[in-house]
Amino acid sequence: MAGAKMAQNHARAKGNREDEEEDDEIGFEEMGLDPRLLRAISKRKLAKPTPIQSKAIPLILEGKDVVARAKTGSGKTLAYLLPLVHKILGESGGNVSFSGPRAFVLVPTRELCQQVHDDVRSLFEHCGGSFRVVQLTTNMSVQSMTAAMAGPPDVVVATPARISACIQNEILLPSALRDSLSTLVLDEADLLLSYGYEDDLRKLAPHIPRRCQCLLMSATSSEDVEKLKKLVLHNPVILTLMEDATDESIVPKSVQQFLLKCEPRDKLLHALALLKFELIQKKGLIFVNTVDTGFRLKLFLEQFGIKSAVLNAELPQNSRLHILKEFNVGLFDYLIATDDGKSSHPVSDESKEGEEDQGDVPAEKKGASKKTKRLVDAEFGVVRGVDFKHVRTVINFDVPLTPAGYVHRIGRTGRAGNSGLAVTLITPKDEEMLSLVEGVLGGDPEQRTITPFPLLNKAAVESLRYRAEDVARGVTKIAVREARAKELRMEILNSDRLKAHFEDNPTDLELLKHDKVLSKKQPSVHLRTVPEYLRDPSTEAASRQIKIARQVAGDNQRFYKKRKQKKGGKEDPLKTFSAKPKRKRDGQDAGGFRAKKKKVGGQGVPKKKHHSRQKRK
Ligand SMILES: Nc1ncnc2c1ncn2[C@@H]1O[C@H](COP(=O)(O)OP(=O)(O)OP(=O)(O)O)[C@@H](O)[C@H]1O
Repeated sequence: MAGAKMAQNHARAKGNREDEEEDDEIGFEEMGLDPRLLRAISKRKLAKPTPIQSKAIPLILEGKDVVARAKTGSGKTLAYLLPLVHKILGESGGNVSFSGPRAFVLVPTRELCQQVHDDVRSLFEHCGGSFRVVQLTTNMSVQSMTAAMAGPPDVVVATPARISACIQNEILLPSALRDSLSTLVLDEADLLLSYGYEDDLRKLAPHIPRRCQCLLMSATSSEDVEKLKKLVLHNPVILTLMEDATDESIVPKSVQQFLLKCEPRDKLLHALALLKFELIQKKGLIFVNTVDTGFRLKLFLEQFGIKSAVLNAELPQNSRLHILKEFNVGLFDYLIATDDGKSSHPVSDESKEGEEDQGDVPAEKKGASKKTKRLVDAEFGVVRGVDFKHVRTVINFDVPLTPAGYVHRIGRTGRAGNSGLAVTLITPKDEEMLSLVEGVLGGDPEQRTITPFPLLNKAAVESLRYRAEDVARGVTKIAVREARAKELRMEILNSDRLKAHFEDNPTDLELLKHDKVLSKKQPSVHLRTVPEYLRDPSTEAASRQIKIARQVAGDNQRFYKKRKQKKGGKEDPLKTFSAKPKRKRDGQDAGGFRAKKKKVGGQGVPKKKHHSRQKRK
């Protein structure tokens, strides 16, 4: 059971506690969690709780309503899932039967729905017993929803629209909710209203029993969060978790943020330079604001032998999930993504009714959604909450449309304390948004949070200009339109195949490759490599550092992890080296990189080592 530390933690459970000072750390074992869950935690090799988990889990176990705000990638999902599963395990002894689900987890997007569903299911699997977790998404007909809710399941992960559809279609009876529902989680709460779920949540609110524990998780605070708090929570404990007492930034400190200024016509050129000279670490997630830009970038890059996949709201759901899985296991290095169904394509509400299985949707609605169906899925969203694995770099090819969008985009890297890097391409018209973003990031007002990217200089960019402009001219609007239509046709054909295949082979990801070449014109061999005479020495040197850092991070991951733990610091060549045009000194690298500090970073190598390796080359 809980020890003294847990008692301390419980004692602190009273009242609001915004920006609290650093507490004693509390381990998973001291929280009073079910032993089966402790086994599941140890199987996942989670050594200790993250700060939000340390704070939130004991409070949730006490039965409190909790509003938790913590940075992206800080482990909020397990902060609510562990106590949720604990509670269900505890309620399940003897002959107790339930007429309705015991917990709802409401999320804004399908992608997140799938992720949370998989997470909670795997926790139950580790615990043994026969617990049922279902997900309800927009592509389900009334029949499929009825089948899913029969039983009833123990946990339902869904978008609010689906729950309200279940109530409306009497698949979920208010009496069953009153009797059974004991936990309601609103995950990514700052987004639920902006995704248009306010009505659905208002319809659900009167059916939530008074004794039901309500939890609200979010990465940013907003008026919407306040609204939701009032709608469903009772006298909640408010947790706002920053990394330390002086931390006012809303982005994890482990994410270094850079900008690259360029003219709009040079964005492709700059993206090419970053990737071709390997100045950033893989895997990379590249955000664009429209699907067309995504395909344009893909077609452009593939001419230089740089493969990528495009993830967007118009692809069928199975394809999207497959792309995410492939990217997560590392089958390709670059994923180009649009933000979400809403921001990249304004769509009507009808499109929420789904795109695939519309068995029970009335005919007129089918017609209405058919119009938008080919366009987008409004519940698509990979920026918010989706846990991309091992993304080292986020590139904002287009500046996001809102400051919150920026926070969520770059939050796809630097997760769970890992280091990450974000580079945003800034054109003159983006300066205003950049200031807005800087304004919400917090941190020291005297210092810019987003600084110029130090590793790419003008000479290196210019060395690629001729080739880049030549190729860009070939990526016409027609070529983009054709590639987009071709991809969509293929993915629609593949969608059913994928569904059937995954049911039989859940772990097989090699079936379809999503980073295949889409251009009609096959990439020229001579564009794959940058010839010696075009290479800029300082960029070459920077590129070598990044490669060495990658090798070191890959080869000696365990060593560096331990070392990082010991030092409590992050290691990164970008901290170590300045890419300012060099003054060549004897024995110094041609790139002239100077060490800023003696200590170097997580992905990097000590300066001395780095020089000796370079000399050997
Ligand atoms: N105690 C822990 N130790 C190490 N890793 C953890 C721990 N808890 C969670 N993680 C990992 O951290 C990553 C991020 O967790 P999670 O997705 O819950 O973050 P989040 O706070 O919900 O982020 P976002 O706001 O972007 O949704 C996941 O890969 C998760 O497995």
